[in-house]
Amino acid sequence: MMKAVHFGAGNIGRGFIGETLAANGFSIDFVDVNATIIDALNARGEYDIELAAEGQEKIHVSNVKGLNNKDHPELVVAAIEETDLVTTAIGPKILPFIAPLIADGIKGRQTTGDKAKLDVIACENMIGGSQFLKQEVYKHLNDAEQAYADEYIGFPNAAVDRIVPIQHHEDPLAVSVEPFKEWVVDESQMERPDLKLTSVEYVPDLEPYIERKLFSVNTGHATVAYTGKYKGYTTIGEAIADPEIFKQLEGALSETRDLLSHEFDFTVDELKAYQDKVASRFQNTYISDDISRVARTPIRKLGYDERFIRPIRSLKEKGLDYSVLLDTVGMILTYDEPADDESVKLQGLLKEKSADAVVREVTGLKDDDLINEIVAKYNEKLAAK
Ligand SMILES: NC(=O)C1=CN([C@@H]2O[C@H](COP(=O)(O)OP(=O)(O)OC[C@H]3O[C@@H](n4cnc5c(N)ncnc54)[C@H](O)[C@@H]3O)[C@@H](O)[C@H]2O)C=CC1
Ligand SMILES: O=P(O)(O)OC[C@H]1O[C@](O)(CO)[C@@H](O)[C@@H]1O
Repeated sequence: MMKAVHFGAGNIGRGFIGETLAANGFSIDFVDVNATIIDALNARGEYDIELAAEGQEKIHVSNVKGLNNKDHPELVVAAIEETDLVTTAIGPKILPFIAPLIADGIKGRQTTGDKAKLDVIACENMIGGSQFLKQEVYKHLNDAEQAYADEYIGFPNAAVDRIVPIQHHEDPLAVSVEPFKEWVVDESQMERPDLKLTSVEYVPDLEPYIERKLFSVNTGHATVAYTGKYKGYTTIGEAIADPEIFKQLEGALSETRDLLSHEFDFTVDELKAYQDKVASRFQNTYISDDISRVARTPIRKLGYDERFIRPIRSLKEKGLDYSVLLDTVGMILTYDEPADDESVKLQGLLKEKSADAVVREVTGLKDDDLINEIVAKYNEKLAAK
């Protein structure tokens, strides 16, 4: 049986990556700091995924165990030494914290003279996630170890798409997911192109796929979430049923569609069909998704290469319309959610400093005109709230 080590036994880890690895005949060592989940994985060695659609079909995942990296990092390193594949779905900000474990696993493989190649795939909502993880791992390797990794360890970028909301079940392992799923991997960055998973798509260049996904699913979902919060809603379902918010979603997607059709080979019609499907996925009544999940970590989401600022920059450069995205950024800056540390930090910064200084800091923008536009939009939204 092939072996996989997967970091992050959370929603996407159990609800998507776990399903795919198990269906391809892998045993899975899930690595997490959540003792309840790890203990349950070890006690049972299996769990169920439920499809959030009529019939609520169940998918059974077996041959799994849990490794607690807080209590037993040495077991994680040992598992990496023996594994055929490493994947992560842990959140972009956590990648630097697991990098030392992956580095130690690579060192162990080198020490035993292991010539087996290995791919490490970060499945995060992030452009260049695996290559970012590679940089973090290489910080913990000396020159000889890096030379070994250059030859034997691949870090292919990937895009994963499946909506998995926060779970509310008695069973800590149960996970309800939308039926739609898409996992795309950059084949050109793989060290083991022979190890291909059924149902995963391998492409020579990931950029069009990750940008189409991030600037449709993630820009769109976040638009519904922040506009919804601004209008006082709590769930995505409530927000998207409001015609004004649906119009905001359509406006945002129309702008990113324009960008994607200029940047890549997709036709406008293809993109429209893709984005209509995305909008219908947000309307799935079998899923109950909180705005606070989709809007989580607003400082990250306002980042330079993230789902709003990146398309706005590119649209501006091309002289194309970005007014709806800008309007939404104005609302993101008003996002006030006491349970979200980044929201608390953002609102604190806006109290301490000028809006101009905060926008510069969180977006990384240097374009004075664009910064002024964002600040004006923020002031307008604040006044109208
Ligand atoms: N939920 C979704 O619909 C989708 C999520 N993603 C991406 O997948 C990643 C994970 O998201 P979710 O599964 O939703 O989050 P989640 O919060 O359900 O899962 C993350 C898991 O990582 C664990 N974790 C946190 N810090 C850790 C550490 N230092 N060491 C080991 N484990 C640690 C947590 O305990 C948790 O179980 C994110 O990058 C997200 O953007 C991508 C596509 C869809
Ligand atoms: O995980 P992030 O980057 O905070 O964003 C949440 C996003 O993840 C998804 O669940 C799947 O990509 C989207 O529905 C949502 O926009």
